[in-house]
Amino acid sequence: MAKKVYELANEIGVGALDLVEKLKSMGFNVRNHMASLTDEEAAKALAAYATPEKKASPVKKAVVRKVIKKEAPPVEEAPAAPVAKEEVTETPVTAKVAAPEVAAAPTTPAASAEVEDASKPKVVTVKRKTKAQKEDEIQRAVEAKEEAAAEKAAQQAARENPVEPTAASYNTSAKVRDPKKDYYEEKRHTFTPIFVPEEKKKDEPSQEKKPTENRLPPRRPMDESAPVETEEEKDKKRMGDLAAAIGKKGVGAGKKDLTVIRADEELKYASALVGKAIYTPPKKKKIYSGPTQKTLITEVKESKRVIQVHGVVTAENLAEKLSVRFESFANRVLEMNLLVRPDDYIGVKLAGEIAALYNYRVEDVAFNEEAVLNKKAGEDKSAYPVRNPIITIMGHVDHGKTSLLDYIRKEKVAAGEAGGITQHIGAYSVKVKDAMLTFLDTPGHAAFAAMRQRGANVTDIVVLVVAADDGVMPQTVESIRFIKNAEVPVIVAVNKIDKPAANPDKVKQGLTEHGLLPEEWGGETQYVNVSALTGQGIDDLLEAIQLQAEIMELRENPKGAAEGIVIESKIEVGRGPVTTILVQKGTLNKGDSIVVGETSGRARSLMDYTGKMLNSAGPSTPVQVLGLENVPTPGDILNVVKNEREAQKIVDNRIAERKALANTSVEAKKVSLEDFFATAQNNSEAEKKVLKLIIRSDVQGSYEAIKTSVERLGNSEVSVEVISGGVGAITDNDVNLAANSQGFILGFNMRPVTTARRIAEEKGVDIKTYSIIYELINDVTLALEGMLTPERVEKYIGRAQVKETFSIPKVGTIAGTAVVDGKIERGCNIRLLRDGKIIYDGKLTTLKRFKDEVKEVKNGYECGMSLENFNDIKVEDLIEAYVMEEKKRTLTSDLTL
Ligand SMILES: Nc1nc2c(ncn2[C@@H]2O[C@H](COP(=O)(O)OP(=O)(O)OP(=O)(O)O)[C@@H](O)[C@H]2O)c(=O)[nH]1
Repeated sequence: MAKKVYELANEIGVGALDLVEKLKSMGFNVRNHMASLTDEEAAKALAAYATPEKKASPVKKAVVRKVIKKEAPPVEEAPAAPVAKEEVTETPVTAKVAAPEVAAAPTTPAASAEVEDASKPKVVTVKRKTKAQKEDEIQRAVEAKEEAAAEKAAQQAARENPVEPTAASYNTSAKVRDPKKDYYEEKRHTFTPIFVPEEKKKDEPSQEKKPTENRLPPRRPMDESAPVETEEEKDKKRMGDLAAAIGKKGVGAGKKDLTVIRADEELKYASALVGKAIYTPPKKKKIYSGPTQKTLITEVKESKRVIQVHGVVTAENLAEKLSVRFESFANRVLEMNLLVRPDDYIGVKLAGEIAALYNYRVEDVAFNEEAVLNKKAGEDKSAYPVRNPIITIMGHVDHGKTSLLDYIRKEKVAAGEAGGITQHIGAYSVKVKDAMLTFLDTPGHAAFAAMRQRGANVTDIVVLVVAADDGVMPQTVESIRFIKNAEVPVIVAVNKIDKPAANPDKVKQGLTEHGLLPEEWGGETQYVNVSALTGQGIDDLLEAIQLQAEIMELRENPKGAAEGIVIESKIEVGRGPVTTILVQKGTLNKGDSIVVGETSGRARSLMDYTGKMLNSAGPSTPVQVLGLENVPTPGDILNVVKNEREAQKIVDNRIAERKALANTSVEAKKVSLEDFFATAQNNSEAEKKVLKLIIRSDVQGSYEAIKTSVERLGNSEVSVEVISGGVGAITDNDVNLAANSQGFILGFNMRPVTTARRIAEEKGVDIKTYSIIYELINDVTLALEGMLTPERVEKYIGRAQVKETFSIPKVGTIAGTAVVDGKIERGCNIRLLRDGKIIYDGKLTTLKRFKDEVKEVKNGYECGMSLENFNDIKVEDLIEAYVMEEKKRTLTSDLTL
């Protein structure tokens, strides 16, 4: 009966596909496992499978090998092992491959079935062993045992008399082994490519060394006490470790350690094989331990014993330049009676003296500003064209300066210029006949004295305004002082002539006392009666000014680099620092690099008093300039320089010079008794109460004026210190500073930014803003007065006469009195007088009318009194009652402005 291939495969117990292949190889025409086989074909196939296969199944061989390895030496105990081994040696390659499969034998049912099947032929094979075969196997096992013993002995000998084993020697020993055991050698190389030879003992003679190309790296030091392992055991261990690392524990688990160890070992091994170091051990640093050399002191050449000083130098820098430590430097200069701190500035002269102590010369390499700015002194100006006169108006407060300036500006400037005035820039020009007059719009308040001083110095002519109804006042006198100092001609404008109370002669008389004798009285001073309200006499005043200017013949060179003076400066949002400059000589061009005081920049835009943009501004032209980095101070000088870099150089130099000046000169720090007394005196001032202020203003001039004014307030007990401020809004920093220093913030025409206001509320900082300078100063005055310790004044309140005395036990003497003047109050102070002499001065303890304690007893009434700790009261004594009152003090400093 025909059979399908797979049925037959089932019968035989082989895989259907394997059977298909087998049948194909036998010449049967089978396409797949579903192909039919005739009975004859099936019988042939069965017969083919019935013949026992010589090839051992992988499983069987693996099992057998295991048995051999474990049981080979005791021959009697494992007689079957050599038999199996012979079978294995017939197919060594298959066995090698099969071994790992067994090691990782799957435990699935199918796989275990396969193992079971494979074990069947093993049993059959063992049964078929002949006696001769068995004897042969036993013989081999004995040989193996002897060989193992010999190897062990050799290893032991090697340990005792160590001869470094090499790969070559290892290989040689392998060669003499039974070729049948090469299996194990190969196997070791397959799984453990690492070979770590034993370390050579130190006392080993060098001639015993093997050729380097075959020398293996020394073994790591071994624990002598540890049990000695055979080579085979070690191999096994290595294999086991590797297998554990790769297989059982999972590759990931031991991967890192394995890689590191192996890389290290392999490197050593490989370097031994190639004969040169692949692995280079880190080099040890060489430390010099020989005799130390003496330090050589190099002498600086005479030509190089020069230090360069830029005008001034700090003590620390000077010490550095002299190559000495500051401590030793400070000690050395003490010889000159100088006490210096590291940041003290030292001038070139003194630096030279100090340097001489060290045999050095000092060379001043200070920046020569004059040379850079190409300043020429003593110019002959007669050849230059005439320029506009600069006029400043001065006078006492409320005498009409602003009104006069306003009148001239509105009536004269607006009329003369198309478009009128769009911008107030602190200065403007007026056309009178053929000439132009430039007015400086300086404020009149005394607080602006500093500005006025500057005004007087830049001005050509001063108009002194005196109100006809008021006469000469303190600031009129102060203005005359400025005028005299500046040596400028003055024209007196007797204002408010329209007023019924106007008395121009009184003004003339008053001013004569100050040296301003009118022309009509034989003097040189022009007097013009004007009214800023009605405009009366204004033209006459302008003509008088023009006449004066003509006499003065003011000429200036319009060519060349401009020079000017700052009239006003402020910061405008979106425009930055805005500065009004009065060009005094030369021509200022748009785009010029300028340096103004301690700031610099480029004249980005020029604008005149009418708001018209200019490309250039000649002498006596007031012009508003944009483009400076910071706000300069009124009175600062503007100079045009080559480029911005040069401008910056000048600024740096000026700042350095100012700092040097600000630092009290070193000479002043000479250790002397005078200094000591001075310090002691200053210490008493430390008890002063200080009102700390931060002032913010819209204009630099106002800031300075306010600062000067408030700092003048105070007396020996209290004072004002402006700790910060300037032009601009009140910022967060100002508030924080005020909070940290218990200060107050005052804004003049300036308000706090939103965040600053919020912080001020949070921190409880007081911010006050003003638009009238008087109010600001009054408030500061009041604040200072509040800080003064109040005066305690005695106030007499009444008097009583003792009519009777009562001595009460445990209470003391009670005086029965009649109030004869004023009143007696509970708790008041009492002075007891007897025959005009003060017997007692103390406190009233009880005040009673009849039996009741009362608040006060008025004149004409009787009352009972007892005095604190005093009982010696007698009839006819006079009791004077008084209270101590605190009286608020006022500042005694000169507040006249
Ligand atoms: N009747 C009359 N009043 C005048 C005249 N000039 C000024 N006034 C008034 O006097 C007061 C003070 O004038 P201001 O121009 O503010 O005086 P000032 O000197 O500029 O004052 P400060 O700027 O505060 O120093 C104002 O009320 C003016 O209206 C004048 O010619 N006649």
